Amino acid sequence: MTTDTPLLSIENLTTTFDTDAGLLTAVDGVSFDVGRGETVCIVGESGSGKTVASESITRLIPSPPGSVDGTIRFEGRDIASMSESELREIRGQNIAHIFQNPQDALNHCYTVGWQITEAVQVHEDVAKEAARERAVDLLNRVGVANAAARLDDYPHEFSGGQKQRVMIAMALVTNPDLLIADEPTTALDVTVQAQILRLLDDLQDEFGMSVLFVTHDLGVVAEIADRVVVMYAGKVMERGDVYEIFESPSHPYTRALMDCLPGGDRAAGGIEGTLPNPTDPPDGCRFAPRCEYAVDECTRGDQPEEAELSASHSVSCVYYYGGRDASVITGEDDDGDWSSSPGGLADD
Ligand SMILES: Nc1ncnc2c1ncn2[C@@H]1O[C@H](COP(=O)(O)OP(=O)(O)OP(=O)(O)O)[C@@H](O)[C@H]1O
Ligand code: NI
Repeated sequence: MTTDTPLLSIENLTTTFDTDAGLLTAVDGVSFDVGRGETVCIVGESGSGKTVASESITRLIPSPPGSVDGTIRFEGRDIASMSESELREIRGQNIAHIFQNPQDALNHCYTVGWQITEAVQVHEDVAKEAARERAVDLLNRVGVANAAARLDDYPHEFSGGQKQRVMIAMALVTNPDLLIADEPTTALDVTVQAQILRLLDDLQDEFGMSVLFVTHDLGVVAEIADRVVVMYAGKVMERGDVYEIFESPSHPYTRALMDCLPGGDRAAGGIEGTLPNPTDPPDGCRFAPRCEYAVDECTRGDQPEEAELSASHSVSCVYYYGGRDASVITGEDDDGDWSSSPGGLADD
């Protein structure tokens, strides 16, 4: 970590929705930074609040029913105090989003070339011909073959992977500082997924972008992350440098997610149990009701303060306080090899 201002700094982000069932807290006091040129992954099961957290940054959350609280600084400027037009500028130029389903973001009535050209012309004061040339360049850059010829094709004429490449090209139009990618490869088959991840990695080097990547898949995290934020039921369970997270996963939830990777103890079944009701979360650690190591203390008070395991690794778990023996969680041998530790509930 440097002392420079991070590109994006999020403190105590809390996003709620007014629902028929009561106030739903989707993201509850989450803090993290994204440095320049860095890839930060938010990982957690479905419903953890990953999408809501990432969409709260540029206020894509519909309000009402949504309400975003906390401090979000982009290049040191507080987004909450920005006017709608300043925010539009940030969204239009500095921060780009790509999503899981590119077909939702592409207009099926217009050719891909028209859509990219339009985006270029919104951003830059250039003539149609120059905008089309730039569209061809961008499509080439993201690996769409025969880019010039494909400009006149409609979205349905592209495969899923190609559509995601087109979306990435559109995101690159403004040369953004930060790309927020929400499960952009989840709908794709594994081979295409790997190609898209590699493409993002190359583009990041080339354009010097930061990436905030949302995924439920720790396998993807291992591929691309510099740093990891593990979320569960709106809270951060653990965060750290990617090597520390994989070498010494310290929260039982992180370890359970790792057991879900191919070859892990939970590879077939996933984690036992379900997320708590977000309108009525349990006291104590949100994961306690599903945690095989939970003790009484885990079910009282608030989510534990994050304990610092190193300057770049922290965990929200009572086992790291008050002289408790965390090796119960991390394995007696303490060799940092999660796969050899006592993993699943093992009673089945
Ligand atoms: N517009 C909304 N109104 C009410 N509740 C919402 C809204 N959007 C999200 N939520 C709730 O917020 C919680 C977090 O949802 P979110 O989509 O962020 O999860 P996620 O971690 O991205 O999951 P997934 O992996 O399935 O995409 C969920 O309980 C969800 O039902
Ligand atoms: Ni999501």
